[in-house]
Amino acid sequence: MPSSAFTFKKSIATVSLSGTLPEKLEAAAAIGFDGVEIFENDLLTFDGSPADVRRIAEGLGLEITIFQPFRDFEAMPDPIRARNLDRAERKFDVMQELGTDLVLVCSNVQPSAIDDPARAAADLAEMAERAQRRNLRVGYEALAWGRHVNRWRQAWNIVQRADHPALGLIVDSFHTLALNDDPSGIADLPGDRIFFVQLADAPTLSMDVLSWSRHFRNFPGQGQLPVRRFLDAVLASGYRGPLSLEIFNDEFRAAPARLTALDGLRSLIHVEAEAGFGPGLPAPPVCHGVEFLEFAVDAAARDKLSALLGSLGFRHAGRHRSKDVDLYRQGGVNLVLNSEEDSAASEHFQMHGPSVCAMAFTVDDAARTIARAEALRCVLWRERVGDGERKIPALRAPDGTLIYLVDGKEARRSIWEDDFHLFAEEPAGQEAAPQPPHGPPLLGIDHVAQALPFGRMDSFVLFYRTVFGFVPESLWELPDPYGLIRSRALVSPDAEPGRGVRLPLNISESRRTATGRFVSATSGAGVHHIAFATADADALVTDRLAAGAPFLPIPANYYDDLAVKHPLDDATLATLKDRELLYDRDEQGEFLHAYTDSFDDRFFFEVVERRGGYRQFGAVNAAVRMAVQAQLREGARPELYLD
Ligand SMILES: O=C(O)c1ccc(O)c(O)c1
Ligand SMILES: [Mg+2]
Repeated sequence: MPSSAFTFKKSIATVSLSGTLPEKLEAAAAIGFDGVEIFENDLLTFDGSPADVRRIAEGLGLEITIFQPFRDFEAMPDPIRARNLDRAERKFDVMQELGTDLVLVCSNVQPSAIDDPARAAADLAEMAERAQRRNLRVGYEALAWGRHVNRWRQAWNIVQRADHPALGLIVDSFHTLALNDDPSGIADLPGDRIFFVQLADAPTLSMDVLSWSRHFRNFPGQGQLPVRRFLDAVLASGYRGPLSLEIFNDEFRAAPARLTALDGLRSLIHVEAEAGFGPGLPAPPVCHGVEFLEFAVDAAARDKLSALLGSLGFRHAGRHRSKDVDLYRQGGVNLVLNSEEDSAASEHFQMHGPSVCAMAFTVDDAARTIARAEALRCVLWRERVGDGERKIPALRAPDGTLIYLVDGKEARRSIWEDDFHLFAEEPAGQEAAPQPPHGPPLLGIDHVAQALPFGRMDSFVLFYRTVFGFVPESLWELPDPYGLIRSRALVSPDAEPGRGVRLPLNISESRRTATGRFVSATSGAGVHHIAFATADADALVTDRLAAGAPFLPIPANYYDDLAVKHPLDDATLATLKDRELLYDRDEQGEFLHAYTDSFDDRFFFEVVERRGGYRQFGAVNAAVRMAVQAQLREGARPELYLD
């Protein structure tokens, strides 16, 4: 954890947050930002003077780091040039009332702008001269869609040519990285000539850069731009001014300001630590796997769920020493059914019905992980425990789901032995019912898929990426019969079949899709399906179908298509079709899987077999699954439409 004592001032542009200007300031301060960029529109629509804004900010302990933007200033033909200088003087008045000394001038986008760096430099030098008389400064930023200036080096050349101490460069990661421009040369600039640094990430999208910037920016770590490379270059220059988040994003405009602000600060703390500055962060955990999942149930749901688990080969393996909590086990998979009254689980049950209320990851060092989570402003959780019972440290995911951290250094098994009466493998005594065969043992939990409310994907990506060091995979679009689902998986870096943590996250704008219905019907986010890893899907599904496991029937059309899509021999194809197994393959390997119908229309299970180095999730088959589940749910079997 290399870190320098220097901690950057952390700032956020008001355009990044929802609400009125005072609400934005209040949220930024409450979460712990040092400063804000006042975006001009937020001031124009505020029913109070700039001096009022200054007083509100001061009262909240917030510095106004910059006033922005000042547009279309430089290199205009003559009558406009004079008017622009007058305009600058009026905005200097505003800045002095606001109590900020820096204004952001973004490169001119007007068709009438003159393509002449010398004119641009002369105009900016004149503006800087006027600013200096009032102890103000001017920063010049290249917009990626500027008419003549759209790269940082062009802006820097103009700043150099103007050669005025009150004029400096502003760099914004988005504009540089969106054009795929090389930021490395920023390292060679004198750091004190960079007046301000704005950070933004974005998902990779193919669209015009203006629309991309105005609607799809997000916080560093939420997108796919190499913000780290940009920041390393900036910091190598010696720049030590504020790091400021400037995010134009339709979802952020609608989200609660404090949630957005918290994500922003988490992102900046992470970015700063990665760059080797600030107090530093404890290393992310090595996640060995999902040790258990806990379901919130009442007595009726417990009985129904335990029957379903029985059909999947799970046995009742233990009972908690002091609570209404039961352990179900199959091979390496532990599922806990919690029907204890007056507990966090029962609260969860009241809100969401039968559902997963906690996940437990096995990590190399739980205490270090908790310290990292705390430094990243996560909410920690401490459950009351009985005498002699193990206290498992936990934190809350952004939706409130508990994530327990089981320390792999301590004997993992002992969390079960300390807290549970464990039953022998086969119940003793004549009255014991003969156990059904379990089929091949499950290797572990392969992945846990979650449905998230629309607009919350970025928040969860940031959480898992920064706290756990999970790697976000590319975005998938899955067609549900009733709308589109977007899916992005976060995977622990060393995940292998039967090991590691994989968390596909799904969102849907439609309320009628599997994801949309889950979120609206169960009041919020949650675990939507759980996939168990097996080394032999064929044997497992064959065995479990005999025990009545409710695997989904797959349309014959699917297998006709499979036969032409992949080079499968007839015997393999016949096996897949007979067991109704879904199939995918890529250059790395193969994937065989089967889904159950959903439990209470809430969540469902999957069994997956990974062969070779296949790392995906069979997303190509999700549409089939969703269509079959929808048909079962609606009772809309084709027979109804055929006479
Ligand atoms: O989209 C814009 O106009 C705009 C304005 C100011 C900025 O700093 C910026 O990065 C973009
Ligand atoms: Mg900017």
